[in-house]
Amino acid sequence: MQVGTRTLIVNPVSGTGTHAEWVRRKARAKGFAVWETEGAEHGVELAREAARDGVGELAVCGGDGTINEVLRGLAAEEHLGEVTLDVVPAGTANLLAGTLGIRDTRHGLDLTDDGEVRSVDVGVAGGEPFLVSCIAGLPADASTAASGDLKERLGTLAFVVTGVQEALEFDGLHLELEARAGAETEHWEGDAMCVLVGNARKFVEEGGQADMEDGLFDVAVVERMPAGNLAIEAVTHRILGRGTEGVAHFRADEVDIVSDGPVRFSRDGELSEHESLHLDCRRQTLDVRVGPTYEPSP
Ligand SMILES: Nc1ncnc2c1ncn2[C@@H]1O[C@H](COP(=O)(O)OP(=O)(O)OP(=O)(O)O)[C@@H](O)[C@H]1O
Repeated sequence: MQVGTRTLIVNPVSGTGTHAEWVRRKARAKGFAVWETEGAEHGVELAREAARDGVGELAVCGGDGTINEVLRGLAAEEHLGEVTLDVVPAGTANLLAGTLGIRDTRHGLDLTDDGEVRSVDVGVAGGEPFLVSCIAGLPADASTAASGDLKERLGTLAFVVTGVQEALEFDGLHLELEARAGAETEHWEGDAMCVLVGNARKFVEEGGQADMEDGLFDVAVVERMPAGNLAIEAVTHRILGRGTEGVAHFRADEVDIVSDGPVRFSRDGELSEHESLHLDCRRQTLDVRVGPTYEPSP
């Protein structure tokens, strides 16, 4: 590998913010050019620059937010299919790294030399890419409010904790949803407490890791329910069973969501508002290095 084609983008303040110096040193020793983010959205700019330079291997050291910035930068330069992405986790929750079987910062750096390369699906929502999930409703709002400590213990679904009380106060979203898988189309319309579109995560059955190579999203819509309904309890404890009343579940390669007012979505933690949103799952679009415990079909 030529020096110069390997670049590492490091967020020095993600997670506990104690990794930067060590990572810089180790990565340089492995032949990486090391670039540091200086603030919000800088990861997008750095990734665009790396793409314009024709980067072949791009490592990202930070949390899911930093990875999402880099993903957006690569997508903006149409470079997603031209690069191998190395995830070097140094965030709070590190959801993507968990799915890819990458344990920690050191493990991520070690894998840059010999980790298996897999092609994974990239979700696109309103033209912007995501790898983990795109969610709206109660969890999207609450997960941004959850403390770092909660995120660490519970992952994205930190909304879990803010839980029942917030669910009771939440007015719900009036939604029309269309989920397509090949020639099949399913419709859902009603008042939802939340809509969860997972690429690397699934929200029903046991929850947890989803198949990231099947070209399909795992979609769950939780109906707005009267106060005290047990299903609120269920969703707040992320134990959505397949048969849970009030939960619609789809697998889809395309999803359209229309609402009668602006709805706030969280794409891998990145917030944006839409009255209508088109999502599609681009099958096996991005090459990433994975750890030995990665399971393609969990
Ligand atoms: N030099 C910097 N100074 C301040 N903020 C920065 C700097 N570089 C990047 N950021 C911001 O740091 C924030 C946190 O990044 P990130 O999401 O990667 O980590 P995290 O929140 O600790 O982890 P996770 O998303 O896995 O829970 C991002 O919003 C990013 O824009």
